Amino acid sequence: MAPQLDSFFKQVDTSADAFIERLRKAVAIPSISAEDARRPDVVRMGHFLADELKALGAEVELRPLGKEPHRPHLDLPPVVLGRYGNDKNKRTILVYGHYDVQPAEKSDGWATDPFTLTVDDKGRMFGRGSTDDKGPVLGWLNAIEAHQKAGVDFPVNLLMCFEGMEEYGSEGLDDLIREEAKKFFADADAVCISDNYWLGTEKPCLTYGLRGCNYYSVEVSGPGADLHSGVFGGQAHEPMTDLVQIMASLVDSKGNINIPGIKEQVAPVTADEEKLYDTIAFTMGDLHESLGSTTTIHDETKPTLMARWRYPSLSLHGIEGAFASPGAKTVIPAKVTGKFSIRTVPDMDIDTTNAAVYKYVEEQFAKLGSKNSMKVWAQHTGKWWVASPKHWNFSAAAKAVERVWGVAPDFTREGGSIPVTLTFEEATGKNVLLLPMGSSTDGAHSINEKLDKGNYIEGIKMLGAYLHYVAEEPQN
Ligand SMILES: C[C@H](N)C(=O)N[C@@H](Cc1c[nH]cn1)C(=O)O
Ligand SMILES: [Zn+2]
Ligand SMILES: [Zn+2]
Repeated sequence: MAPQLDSFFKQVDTSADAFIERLRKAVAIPSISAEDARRPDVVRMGHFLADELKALGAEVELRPLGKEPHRPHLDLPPVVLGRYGNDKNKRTILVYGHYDVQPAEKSDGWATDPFTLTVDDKGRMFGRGSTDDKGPVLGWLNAIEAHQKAGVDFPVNLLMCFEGMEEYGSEGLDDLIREEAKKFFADADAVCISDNYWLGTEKPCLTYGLRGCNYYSVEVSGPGADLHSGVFGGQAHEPMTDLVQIMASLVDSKGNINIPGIKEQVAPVTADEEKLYDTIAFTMGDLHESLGSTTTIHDETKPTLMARWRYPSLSLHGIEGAFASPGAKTVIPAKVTGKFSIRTVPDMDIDTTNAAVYKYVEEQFAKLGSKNSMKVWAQHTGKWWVASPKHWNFSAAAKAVERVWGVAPDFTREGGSIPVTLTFEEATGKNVLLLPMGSSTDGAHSINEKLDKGNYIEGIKMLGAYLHYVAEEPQN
């Protein structure tokens, strides 16, 4: 094992520039799943990945998913299904990642063009999707290539499932996973997802839990068109006025959710569970660094981590149709749609949560006595996931982390959501591991998203080493 891994590691270092170039090409494709006009770019990104995989000798299929629900004028981007190796004497690992990205405009406040990978003198590689999730997805391809170039036998069979709609709720993928569980994914012995981040900047972690996400829209409309506020102000019920009152009623400034029936669903914290939080390497300084400020609700790490992993949160995201440009336009918007989401935790139920939200929003609107119309609906929902880290899949990953980073990883949960994690677990019946590459300061979903060169290159080594340890681990 040791000499083989050493040759592989050496090759990763030798190929580092080529691997960064591969990431540069991927970042240059603005594969934003949430924007209709970018859909061809999302598809182009799927083809880019498929071509790269084929060039490495993988069997690849671009699986169409049909039309997008609620936006039937759009085809869903294809899922890239790949297989590398088909040796019955080897274990098979199914890896999942996503090739779509969050929206990004230079005018949002980026220091550099979001779709031009820009490496600074500290080795920070800025670009949309660098850490979420193009860097980690390419990590698997790079690991294959480094094995080939180093002449090291690939230790497992690799099944790959890369989707283009994760940032928009993984539309269409659940059905495909269930359909393929006993077909394309049938050989999988375990699943690995690299699509989250370390808690800080120094210590790697292995993740065994995620929050779910229910994403809502509230639309308030009244006037037939946008109006002049001087001519119509004080005479018409204004949709924005109604909407901001509804939105403000959802959550307070301390993060408390005001909707009855939400916190009542949360499983009580056990004494054993409480102790887990005491040993995690995490400081308020880590949080301040990744937050870019000290504006935290809690002053201590334990309630902070619990707020991230263990309790639901409600975030207000934006208002479609509102005046949002610089300047001072005296407009009364005719129709505005507020967007908010609730991150859900055990034992919250999607339907119960939706019913509680709809009831509360309708009551708040009724209280306003407005003649406007209001609609509230869930755009997408996804359940929370908590798994057991006591499995050879996690042991192999822990060894890989120790080998590459020289430190044992923390076992953590995560506040974000990867909707299909639970689907993979349920449909395949196999253990799912989250093995992050990036760190807490990467700014996923934010401006100036980056992946540190060190995390990328050592991360490729970690993914490859994980596959070697997988091959050696005894059955549980
Ligand atoms: C953790 C992962 N990299 C991620 O960013 N997931 C998104 C997925 C999402 C989008 N809508 C609902 N879930 C997230 O957590 O926001
Ligand atoms: Zn992601
Ligand atoms: Zn994301």
